[in-house]
Amino acid sequence: MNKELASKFLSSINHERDQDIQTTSRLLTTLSIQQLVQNGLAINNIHLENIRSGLIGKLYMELGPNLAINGEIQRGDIKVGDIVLIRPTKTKTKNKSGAKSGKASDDSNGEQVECSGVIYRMSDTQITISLEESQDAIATTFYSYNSLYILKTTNVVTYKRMESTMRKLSEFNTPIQDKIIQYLVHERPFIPNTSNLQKIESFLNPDLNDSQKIAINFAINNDLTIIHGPPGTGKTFTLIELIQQLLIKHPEERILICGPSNISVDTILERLTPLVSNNLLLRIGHPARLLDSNKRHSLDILSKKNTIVRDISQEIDKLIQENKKMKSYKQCKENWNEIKLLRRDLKKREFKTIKDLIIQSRVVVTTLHGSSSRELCSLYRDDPNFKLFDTLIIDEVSQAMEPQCWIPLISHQNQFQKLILAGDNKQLPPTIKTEDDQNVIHNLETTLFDRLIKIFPKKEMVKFLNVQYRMNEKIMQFSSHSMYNGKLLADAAVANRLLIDLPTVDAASSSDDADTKLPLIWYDTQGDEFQETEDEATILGSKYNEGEVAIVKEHIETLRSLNVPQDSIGVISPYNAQVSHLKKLIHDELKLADIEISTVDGFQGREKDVIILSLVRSNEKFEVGFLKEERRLNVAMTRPRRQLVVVGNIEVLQRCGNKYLKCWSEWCEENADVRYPNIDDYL
Ligand SMILES: Nc1ncnc2c1ncn2[C@@H]1O[C@H](COP(=O)(O)OP(=O)(O)OP(=O)(O)O)[C@@H](O)[C@H]1O
Repeated sequence: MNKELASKFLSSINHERDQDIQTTSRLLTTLSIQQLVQNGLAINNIHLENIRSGLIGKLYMELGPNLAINGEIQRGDIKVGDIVLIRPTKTKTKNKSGAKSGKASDDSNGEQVECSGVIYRMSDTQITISLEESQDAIATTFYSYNSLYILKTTNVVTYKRMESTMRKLSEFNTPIQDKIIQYLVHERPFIPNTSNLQKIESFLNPDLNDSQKIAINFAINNDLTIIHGPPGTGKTFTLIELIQQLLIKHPEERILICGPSNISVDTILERLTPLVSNNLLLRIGHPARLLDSNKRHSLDILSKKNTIVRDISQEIDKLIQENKKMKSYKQCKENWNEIKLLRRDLKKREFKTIKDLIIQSRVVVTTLHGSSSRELCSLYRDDPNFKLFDTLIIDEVSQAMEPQCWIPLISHQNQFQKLILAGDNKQLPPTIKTEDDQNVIHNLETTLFDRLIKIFPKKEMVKFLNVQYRMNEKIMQFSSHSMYNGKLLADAAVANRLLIDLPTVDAASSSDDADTKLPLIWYDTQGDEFQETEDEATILGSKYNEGEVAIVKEHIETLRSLNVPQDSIGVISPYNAQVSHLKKLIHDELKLADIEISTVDGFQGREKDVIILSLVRSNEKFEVGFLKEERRLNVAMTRPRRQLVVVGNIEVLQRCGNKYLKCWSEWCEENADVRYPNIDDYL
């Protein structure tokens, strides 16, 4: 089974990687720098301010805006953690033939001059990029260019890591030794443990509900657990208690916590920090990608506490600064040789420091990709049987492609006695770039959670959290009924909460406060006045709906007149173009900058008192595009605590042929306050 599984994923990953590279290179070759900037894929008009040394042979390149052109850096969609190319913008250089090269700056034999690195830190005035030290020679030449630009590119490293993991999986010979892997390749039946159970008598958190306690007790007593946490049911809340109980039960216990994204694991680490002795916590991963509050747990910061390591780093920085001023090639060469010797010494000392920090820790937190990092796996190089971990916890498992989940299992094979998965397979699936091969899409969208409940249909390892602490009951009902077999309950503290209960919403002050007493409102835009529009400006042909933008604006103004705070309001649309139009009106024109506006993905795991959901699709063909993705809509409609406002064409949803959308719109006609806006009142 392992061989079939591995080959299925290898072919799918290769296809996905090729799609990703093709899409990115098509954009980078067909669009001008200005168009790439417009679409958030590039940052232009910047220059090199400084280069300094970082952790384990990293260099940090600091870039600032060309003040002659603009005072601030236009960040676009580029964010911390992205892989980018740094290139000089157009400059008149002489190539070999002596002709002026009109292209972006080339080196003497016409090659594009560029470096690649990871965005380490970003602000409106400075970008710090982490480079491999091998790029220092090229990086220092950028001082001589007065303008640079950066391009967002594909992160091929993640594909390589999944591929090598799948290759190792295919090389396993049966019978497989690792009992957790035996479950995953269906070579071991799952039998819940019923003998000499360790029942937890006293929970540390007095607020845990029965379903959370059952999940924790089961995970303590079994080697495979899936904690199924629908929106707001306390998945993270439950994991925090479980981790503490594991550390109490077995003082020598060592836990590896992984997730598909840095934010998924940083959330857990943040909530663990006040509860677990901090010298037991270690965050592995690119310092660039960590929440500031977690940087103190990171190797980068902890290893710098070693004074010798810090002194050597400072010596290297001083030599790099001196190198900039040197004129003679001989001096430069001697200077770089001294830097190389110091770096070799630095690396040796850093690895020793890092090894000590890893061995001292009890809870190591990293992304799924980060779990195969050089720092962690170097401990097996000296001793293949080194006992590093006992338990693996994978959070947000339904947002990860299954090959990603295999990375810690293969990198640390024969280590884990226990595997705990936490997630919700009814929320957003992993993002797949492939569009032309349904088999590949199916293989990569089927998560480890989905596959395990298929190979173990009794689902005895699945523990369902059934009480949610976020939504007014009315808001929760359709999601519970359509996605969770009606099993969700609203905790008494939230079941009836409304906007009018917010301290700032002073009911007395407004004559018509109906809008703050309603949990569910639908503006039905049926008829042909509120038509959608194709957006040519964005490359991937997104869509927007100006009539809906106007309705969103008017509802926001009503809420604001009733003293609903800006930061209590969130606006979601599945379409990027609609998000851009909404931001332009609400942020730029109305100056309501504290109202969060984003796509569904941007709100994953988040919540607001009121969410306004703009569906956009309104056309004669009743086409709904990717609104059909019910897990995406399930996330969108379960973000609000007190009020859900939907702006959309009910007729399109009822006639598009999609059962879920038809059910939802019919249910809302029965249960929501439905309004029929007149276009003349808005445009
Ligand atoms: N047993 C409980 N008693 C009181 N509040 C709880 C309980 N469990 C969870 N909560 C609260 O519910 C909210 C959601 O909890 P948490 O963030 O752990 O859920 P989640 O499943 O990770 O959320 P999502 O899946 O929507 O991202 C938090 O404010 C948390 O404090």
